[in-house]
Amino acid sequence: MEITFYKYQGTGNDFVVIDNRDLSFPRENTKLVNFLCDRRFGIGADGLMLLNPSDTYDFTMVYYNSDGTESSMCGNGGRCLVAFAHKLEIFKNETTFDAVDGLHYASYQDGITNLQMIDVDTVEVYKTHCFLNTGSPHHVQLVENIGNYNVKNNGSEIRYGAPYFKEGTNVNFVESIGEGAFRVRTYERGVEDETLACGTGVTAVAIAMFEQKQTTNTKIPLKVEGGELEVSFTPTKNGYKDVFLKGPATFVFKGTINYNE
Ligand SMILES: N[C@H](CCC[C@H](N)C(=O)O)C(=O)O
Repeated sequence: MEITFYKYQGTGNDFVVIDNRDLSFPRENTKLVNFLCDRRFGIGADGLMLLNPSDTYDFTMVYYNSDGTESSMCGNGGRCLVAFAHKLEIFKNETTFDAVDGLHYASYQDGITNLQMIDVDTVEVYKTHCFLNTGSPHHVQLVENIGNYNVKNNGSEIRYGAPYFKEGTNVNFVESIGEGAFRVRTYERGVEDETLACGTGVTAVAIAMFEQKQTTNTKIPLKVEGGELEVSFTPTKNGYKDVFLKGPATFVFKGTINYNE
């Protein structure tokens, strides 16, 4: 089977993207997705997105982690898929698409996608960390000297440990870098490693920092290993709405790859 794909990256979180408006991609084929994401035997990526058709909206987003399993919402993936839909001329400036966690509005201009995320109505605050869902589950923990922090070992321990166990969570380590800005490093579930950025992760960090009064800003710059992202939101009496994740989404290359089962 020959597959045509597009490679995208959003602040270093990278994806294989497939135009699947003809629904020809074998959606249940975990082995195929894992092969396509393999950095040695395949194309290499943190995840894979299908751009599927929609009867009502501009398109439907299907997201897989690099382990081949379909997963919850991917913020950087969503930003890249919007850039891809723009490249396919599916929309001009603004779009609305359907994803696993519901509808998303987004705007795209000059390589920057501004993606609306789901509202957040619950932030669990503990002594050591926060837990919240921004379309994917996120554990958020303040650390010191984040540049030397062992994200993979500590992240994996939390991801597989109590109370998350097999279903797991994504794990975000964060340090304040002054004036309401934060540096974030993330261990991603389903990649089972640190990624250079995590969109739903920085969204969770921004809201958790506001919730824990680490900042009073509602538009927060976040430094990630792969660049800079911005999260904005409106606090309400029962959570957070108008949540947006903004940053670069870049087309890297187009290609074809052969796959023999
Ligand atoms: N690994 C996440 C999904 C992708 C999240 C991340 N790539 C993002 O940009 O939000 C999970 O299984 O919950």
